[in-house]
Amino acid sequence: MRISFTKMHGLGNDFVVIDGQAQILPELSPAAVRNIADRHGGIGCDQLILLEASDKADSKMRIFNADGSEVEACGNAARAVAVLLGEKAALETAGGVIALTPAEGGASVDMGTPRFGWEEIPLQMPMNTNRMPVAWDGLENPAAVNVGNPHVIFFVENVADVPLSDLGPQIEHDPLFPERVNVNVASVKDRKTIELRVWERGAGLTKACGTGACATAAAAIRRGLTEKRVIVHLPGGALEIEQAGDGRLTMTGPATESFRGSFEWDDFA
Ligand SMILES: N[C@H](CCC[C@H](N)C(=O)O)C(=O)O
Repeated sequence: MRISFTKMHGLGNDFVVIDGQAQILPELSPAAVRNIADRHGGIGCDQLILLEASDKADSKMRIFNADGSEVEACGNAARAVAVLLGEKAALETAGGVIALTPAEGGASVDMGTPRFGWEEIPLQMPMNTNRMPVAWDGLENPAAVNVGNPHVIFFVENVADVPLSDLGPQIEHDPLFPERVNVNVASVKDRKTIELRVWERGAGLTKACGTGACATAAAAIRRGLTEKRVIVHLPGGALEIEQAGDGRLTMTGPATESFRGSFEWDDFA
């Protein structure tokens, strides 16, 4: 069975997008996702995105990390789907319904309201999520935020000095995070500017992480480090995050279609 897909990216965080509304897709096993996402022999992507019908919104977006895990949110992919749909839309995700508004060369996404309760992250035990009393090899006192998916944010002087490929997996898999965690290291340059690098749960170092930018901005605003509208600079480019008076976060940035293709399902199943 041939499956059509669209290869897309948001600031270099790349996706294989499959429209399950336009074609019948067999159930996606974690192994099939890993094979498709594999950059050596597969199509290659950070996340596989499956669009399905929804009875709560215009469409449903299912998000699978390269390791095969299905997760709740993906900010960069939300912008990519907005470009693909080409019109305003509500998108059901496991992390809640988000609102897409296509813009020139990308999109704005209402990512909803960040959650800060220790059990909402979730953490394994009660803890102050604004400044957690924990440390890993010099990375200390992070914040934790859930923006549909779980994030831990370390504010540091210089993000380039952090050995994130070593510390990222250690922190991602620490038992303090029962559902694992996306690991963000951020440097606040001024009250409107953050530099960010992310070790993503289930995908590793990526060129950009939309939910990471949202979570980091929410944590910085909560600590009083920045204004409510910040530019977050990631290795792949910049995103604008704004928090409204009601607490909702809006993320604005580019998204690009790379190419369209198809593959034989049995080659990856
Ligand atoms: N790795 C994330 C999912 C993808 C998030 C990222 N690619 C984004 O743009 O938000 C997680 O396991 O929660």
